[in-house]
Amino acid sequence: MWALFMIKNAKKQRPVNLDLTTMRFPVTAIASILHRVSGVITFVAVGILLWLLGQSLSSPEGFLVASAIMGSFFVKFIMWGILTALAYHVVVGIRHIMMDTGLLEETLIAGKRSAMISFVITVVLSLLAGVLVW
Ligand code: HEM
Repeated sequence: MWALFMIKNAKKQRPVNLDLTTMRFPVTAIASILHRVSGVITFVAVGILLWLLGQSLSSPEGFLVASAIMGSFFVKFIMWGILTALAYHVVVGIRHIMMDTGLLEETLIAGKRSAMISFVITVVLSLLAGVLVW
């Protein structure tokens, strides 16, 4: 009987399995996660961009090959994604540096506002990147 009571009680005290799909992330958390994602994309992109630059500078034929590669819609789309990730990383990076140096307040309201402003600036830069690529 006592053992049965203990089992029932133990079950009650067990932590609830959190359903992540019902949780909403605050805008500051989304900004932070995307900063890490954009940093990793930028890291991978450095290799691709340096290879393309090397190809274009290798010879006149190499330049034509690089131009042909850049002619495809798929490659242009990837380039646009890379430039958008870089723009986001730099904008939110500057936001980080401003918070670290005390230029921006480290309060929840200032964090939310600067995250929203960073998103807007990134959208504008992303549109400009699209114009540059196409
Ligand atoms: C080749 C260029 C770059 C690459 C590959 C890169 C990559 C990364 C990566 C992987 C992280 C770690 C993110 C994390 O663990 O959450 C990071 C953090 C950071 N990056 Fe960059 N980054 C680059 C350029 C820049 C530039 C130009 C800025 C200037 C605004 C910048 C500002 C920052 C800051 C402030 C952090 C720290 C953020 C924090 O404290 O959570 N990065 N970067």
